[in-house]
Amino acid sequence: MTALDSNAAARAWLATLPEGNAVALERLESLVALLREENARQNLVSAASLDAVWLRHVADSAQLLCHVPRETWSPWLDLGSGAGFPGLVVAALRPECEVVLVESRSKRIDWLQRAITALALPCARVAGARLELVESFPARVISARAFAPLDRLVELSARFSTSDTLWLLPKGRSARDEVNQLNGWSHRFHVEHSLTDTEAGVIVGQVLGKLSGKKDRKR
Ligand SMILES: C[S@@+](CC[C@H](N)C(=O)[O-])C[C@H]1O[C@@H](n2cnc3c(N)ncnc32)[C@H](O)[C@@H]1O
Repeated sequence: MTALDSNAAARAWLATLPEGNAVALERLESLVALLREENARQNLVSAASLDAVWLRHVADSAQLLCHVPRETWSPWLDLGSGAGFPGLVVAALRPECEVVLVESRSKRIDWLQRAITALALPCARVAGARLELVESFPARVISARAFAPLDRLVELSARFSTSDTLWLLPKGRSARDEVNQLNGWSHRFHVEHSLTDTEAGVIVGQVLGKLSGKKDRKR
């Protein structure tokens, strides 16, 4: 599929998703309205990206669902959720999915909690702490957008991952380089094209374990 290029195209595409029923789309409308209000109080997303919110944030988040088999998405761990991308969009489209949003800044924790309540997302929760302090659990999916470089991300989050955990990492233009430069880990990462930016990639795959010894590190 070619990249989406406008809010209108993004909205039309969202309605084609298996999850894109009227109720879910209504939840996304509410999320966008709440975000616009909250962005006047705190700088959650840039003003320019808010103009293209359906493309740059909602569809950019929702595209991750295309890589996840339906039966294997819960619990979903979203790292550095910030404004709620992609975690709140996943929870809005799949409200039965247990989504854990990790965020350390208090105003953002407060925003995420209020959004979960307002959207009535029964299975979403905020882990309001630095990721380093969040208790480990085996996640089925780990997502992170604009959180950390891949090597740091894997180092910080591997304790939540099993060989079945699917990592979904929207990474912009650096996706391929970040995968090629990831040393010290056995992994099955590959890069998918982003639906919202022809130049961007989404890193998809599994972390199989940490390699030990210098020899193993030269992959
Ligand atoms: C650049 S923002 C990205 C937010 C969101 N994922 C997005 O794409 O719009 C990164 C977020 O990660 C949070 N963060 C940074 N380091 C963290 C840590 N160690 N633990 C939890 N959250 C962290 C920041 O407070 C910030 O909200």
